[in-house]
This record gives sequence, C-alpha cells and structure tokens, in this order.
Amino acid sequence: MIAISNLVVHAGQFELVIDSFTLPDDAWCIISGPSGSGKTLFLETIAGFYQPCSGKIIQNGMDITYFSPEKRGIGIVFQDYSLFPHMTVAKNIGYGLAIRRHSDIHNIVLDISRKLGIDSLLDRNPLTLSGGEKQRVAIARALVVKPKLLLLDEPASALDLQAKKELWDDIRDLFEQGGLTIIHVTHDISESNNLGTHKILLMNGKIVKTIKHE
Ligand SMILES: Nc1ncnc2c1ncn2[C@@H]1O[C@H](COP(=O)(O)OP(=O)(O)OP(=O)(O)O)[C@@H](O)[C@H]1O
Repeated sequence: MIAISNLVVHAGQFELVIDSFTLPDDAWCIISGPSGSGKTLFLETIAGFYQPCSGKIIQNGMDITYFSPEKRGIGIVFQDYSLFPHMTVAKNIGYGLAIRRHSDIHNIVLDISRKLGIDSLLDRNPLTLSGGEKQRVAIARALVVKPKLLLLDEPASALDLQAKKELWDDIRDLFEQGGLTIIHVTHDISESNNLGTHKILLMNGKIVKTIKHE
C-alpha cells in the first residue's frame, strides 16, 4: 500500500500539494489532468527524484519520503526512457539484475521478454528497434527486478492504436497475476476509460477528483 499525506513539493514556481492519497496493493491508478497540472512531478516525487518540503510517503508501512530512488524498489518507465545503446536488448533488460549480481539472469530476462512478446529481439541493439519495441524493452527492464510499484508516465504515447492495445493487453495480464501496483499518467481517454482500478484528476497541483472502480 502507498499512503501520502500533507505532501508539499516545490519545482521552480510550481507547487504540488497532495493532502491525502492512498492506494492499496494490486491497484492500478490512472492520473489524468491538463498539461502542467503536476502529473509527472507527482510520479517523480514518488520515485524519489524530488524531495518534498513537507509531508510523508509511506510504502507498505515504511516511511520512504527521504529514501533515494534506488532504495525504493520502484519500477519506472517515463516518456524519455533511454535504453543503453552500447548493450544488447538482453543486457538492457537484465541491467537491474546484473548490478545486484543476481544469478540466473538469462532465464529471468527470457521469461519477462516472452511475456511482453520481445524474446525475438534479445540479441538486437536497441537503436535498431521501433518505438513500440523500445517501449516494451523499457517496461521489461522496469519489471525484471519485480518491483511492487510500477510508475508509468505515458509509456504508450508514441504507439499506433494496435500497438497500444497489444502493449496494454500484456501489461494487464502481468497486473492480473497480482503483486504489482501501478500508478500511470496518461492523456489518452481510451486508456483512462478502459484501464485502472482507481482514477485521480490533478488540476493546478492538487487532486480535485478521485474515483474508485468496484
Ligand atoms: N525542475 C523544475 N523547475 C521548474 N519548473 C518545473 C520543474 N519541474 C516541473 N516544473 C513545472 O511544474 C509544472 C508541472 O509539471 P509536470 O511536468 O508535472 O506537468 P504535467 O501535468 O506532467 O504536464 P504534461 O501533461 O504537459 O506532461 C509545470 O509548469 C512545469 O514547468
């Protein structure tokens, strides 16, 4: 579970104020709102890229407000996801495991790649991939370390309708296996209508509407 209370974050002149936000385990929260309303800043604060002036972020009972991004165990896929151009797709996906000196990296990478339909790309250089293929690799790289929380910032924005549908079908399958909470920023009305268990609307740095689907 993630619980945020009395959070205030400053980025330049912009102020994000989250009085109260809770999301249970295995929930998928869609964040929408106009451009410049603070959606990305909200995700970046949960990720630990910004430090709040006040307030708390509690994850599964632990106060992570001032934890470094690496300590939070959060998977992150933002719009400007960069893949490492000097490594194969397989090495990109396995990177988080390699720095943890994990064993059995090959099979874990193969498993997540099959689930996301990119196992045929593992020996390729990421520079040779299409936009949609790169996005799947970025998602595999985020999921391979089995984060409990996945932050998605418009990860499908560059895809055509069919590629979007296929990507969301795959992510939904992974989500339905359990053990994964997702917070997902989107401008796409169809994503917002068809995905998610919870929805929030941000305006001017504040949550103005919360919807929970039963
Ligand atoms: N480091 C920063 N320095 C100055 N201003 C910032 C900084 N980070 C964010 N902002 C400002 O905070 C506001 C919210 O930005 P944010 O990226 O969270 O908006 P958003 O809702 O994600 O917008 P979009 O839908 O256009 O991506 C914007 O006005 C932005 O210019």
